[in-house]
Amino acid sequence: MKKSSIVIAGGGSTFTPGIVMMLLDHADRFPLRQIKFYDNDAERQEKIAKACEILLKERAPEIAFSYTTDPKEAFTDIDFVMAHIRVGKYAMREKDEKIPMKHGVFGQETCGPGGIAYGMRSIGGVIEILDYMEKYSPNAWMLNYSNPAAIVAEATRRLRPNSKIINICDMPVGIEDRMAEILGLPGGRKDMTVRYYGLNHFGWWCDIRDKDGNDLMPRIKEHVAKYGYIVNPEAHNDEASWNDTFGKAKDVYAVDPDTLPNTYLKYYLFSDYVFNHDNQHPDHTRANEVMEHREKNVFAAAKEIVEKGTAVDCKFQSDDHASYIVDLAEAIAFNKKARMLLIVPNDGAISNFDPTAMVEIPCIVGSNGYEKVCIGKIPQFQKGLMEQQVSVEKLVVEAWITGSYQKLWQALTLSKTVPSASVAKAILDDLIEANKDYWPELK
Ligand SMILES: NC(=O)c1ccc[n+]([C@@H]2O[C@H](COP(=O)([O-])OP(=O)(O)OC[C@H]3O[C@@H](n4cnc5c(N)ncnc54)[C@H](O)[C@@H]3O)[C@@H](O)[C@H]2O)c1
Ligand SMILES: O=P(O)(O)OC[C@H]1O[C@H](O[C@H]2[C@H](O)[C@@H](O)[C@@H](O)O[C@@H]2CO)[C@H](O)[C@@H](O)[C@@H]1O
Ligand SMILES: [Mn+2]
Repeated sequence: MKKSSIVIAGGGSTFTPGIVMMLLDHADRFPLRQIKFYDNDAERQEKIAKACEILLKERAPEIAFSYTTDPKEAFTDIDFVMAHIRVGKYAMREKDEKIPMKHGVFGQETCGPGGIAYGMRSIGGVIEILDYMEKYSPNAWMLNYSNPAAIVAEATRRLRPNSKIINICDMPVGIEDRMAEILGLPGGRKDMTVRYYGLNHFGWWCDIRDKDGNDLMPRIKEHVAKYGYIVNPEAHNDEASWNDTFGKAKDVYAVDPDTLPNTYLKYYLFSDYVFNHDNQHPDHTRANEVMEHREKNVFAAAKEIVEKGTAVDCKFQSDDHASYIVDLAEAIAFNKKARMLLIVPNDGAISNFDPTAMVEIPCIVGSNGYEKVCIGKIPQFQKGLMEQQVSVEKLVVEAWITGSYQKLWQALTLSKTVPSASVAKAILDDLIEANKDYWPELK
């Protein structure tokens, strides 16, 4: 069986150890000959890499492992780039989430003004990595899940339209895992065939069937109408903010009971609720929660492995949730014709929506890339929401490409999450100051 060579771009990511362990768990279907890490922060990456080096020596000594900040070293002899960078890291995510709140607008990682600020930082970083891949391993594929995926996807469509890059997201995967658990499907979400449409972090399921073609939507809707995507209402086994999000899907669903919503729609349909409720304390947002938990725990686990000199009984946890990344890489490597949600150019798949939009829809994936499942016409409600949101995303990319203050002000003004052009301008001026080391200069 062919063995692949991958580089994880963003080797210092809190997700890297979980993904490495998940890759080892799936080595039977996606065998590896080489894993490399690449990051532009040597110190951060080395903390994770030293621990993963020990883990790989113990559990998969046949896999060549290295880590570097040198692009030529990182991107040479590669079949896949798995990219999960966070330009500005959590310090900037915290600003993305806190600055809008000073102006009465919620702060969020990928939605609203926070997502726009994040997008203006991410575009350059992702394009740079894509160019490294094409320079040193021109036949490789880039599987990108660096956020905000919607803006990054639009930027790669505009700037690198012919590149071998596929943009992906794990939110639908996480929600489908919950749907399958609600239904008690023995094979989990892979027992479901879904029809889904939207933008990244802005979509709806419109049809879900089991392998025999039975409609599963009624049973899922019955649960969601009462509990949202909380599987077991008695057990609160999620972090507080995630529990809120999965529970709020109940109210998001009520707005259109013909479909089932992506949880991120709460930020657009209930932005007042979010501002007044969702861990939206001006001094403590989701970024702080993650720094206090995931980031702290992952780096503590890495430190412990290095100090002990072994990964036996370590606290790294395999992120099987991320196995959708292996599904994608395996489908390309072995021409599996697997069906999965990808963020791709619409080109008529949604027949009554902008053909140049980057839409999140089911695709069939094989060694030649992806083929889109035809969705056809979408309802007026979703069409209207998506036209506004995709225009925001397009204006952000236009602002980045042209260095236009005006276009970015328009993007913020157009966002459903911002009440007026004056609030948009106040937020923009604060974000420009906070991002002066990351954004292109705006005129
Ligand atoms: N698509 C999805 O559904 C999904 C799911 C989870 C996480 N993510 C994304 O994965 C990314 C990583 O998340 P995290 O919380 O682990 O972040 P993190 O800050 O822990 O790690 C990100 C790493 O990227 C590195 N980096 C930043 N800019 C870089 C550049 N220009 N070149 C190379 N490396 C660079 C940082 O130094 C850091 O080590 C984020 O973008 C996050 O939003 C996406
Ligand atoms: O606030 P964070 O950093 O914990 O999560 C933000 C990311 O949320 C989604 O990914 C989730 C996934 O959907 C959920 O089920 C769980 O497995 O954790 C993942 C990462 O936390 C979303 O898809 C990403 O784009 C966000 O970055
Ligand atoms: Mn996502």
